[in-house]
Amino acid sequence: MTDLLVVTAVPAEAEAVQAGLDGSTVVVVPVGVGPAVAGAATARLLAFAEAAGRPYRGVVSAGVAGGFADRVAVGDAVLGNRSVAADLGAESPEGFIPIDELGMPPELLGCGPTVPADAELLATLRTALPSATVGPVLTVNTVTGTAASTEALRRRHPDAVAEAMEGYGVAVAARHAGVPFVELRTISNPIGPRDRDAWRLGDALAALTTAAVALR
Ligand SMILES: O=C(O)c1cccc(C(=O)CC[C@H]2O[C@@H](n3cnc4c(=O)[nH]cnc43)[C@H](O)[C@@H]2O)c1
Repeated sequence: MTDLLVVTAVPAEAEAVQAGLDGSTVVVVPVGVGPAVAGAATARLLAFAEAAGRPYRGVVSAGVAGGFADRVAVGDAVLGNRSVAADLGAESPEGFIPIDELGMPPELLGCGPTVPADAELLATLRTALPSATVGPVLTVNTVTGTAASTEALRRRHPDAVAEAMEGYGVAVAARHAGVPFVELRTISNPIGPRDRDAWRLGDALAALTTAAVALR
């Protein structure tokens, strides 16, 4: 069997994932923060593996995330059924306009602002991680930090469960390479007015180790 690739933003997340593995065929790489760096690094990793004749059998964007407090609690695990570029578009006096509603030719939009998870990979992880909340995970370039922007996001994405900063970039890289993709997150903080002291990174990283068992 070929390897599964797990990409995280920071080394602490990669170590937490690795701690839940057992020497199985999973490669864990911290690739950096934000969709651009994560997407570019993932594309490179996928291309190298393909060129070496050992393409990855799937890609997982894993790490900690902010959670919508009415959907998930700190320490919960989340599986993304889709990864959404939540701030890709245009502002207007009437509000945010998503990129695919700006009238651009579809061929310029690539995957569009939403990439669904691979159905089979998602189903496998749901079975292995039945306590995980399943729903859309938003990808943002700017961590949401006010009540107003939290409310605006919630209105635009009423079914979203979490936000993080890499999933959509990784998903686009996987889609271009034709490799199955899914996003796995554990909640470190509620989305809302910025309070960095309230982030429970230790709890979220411990939950990530527990959740990583599902990747074996
Ligand atoms: O300082 C540390 O030890 C440390 C350990 C683990 C992770 C970090 C991070 O800074 C994680 C950044 C990463 O987390 C995602 N994230 C978490 N909460 C949110 C949020 O509310 N909104 C958006 N993204 C969030 C994100 O994917 C970042 O890349 C530090």
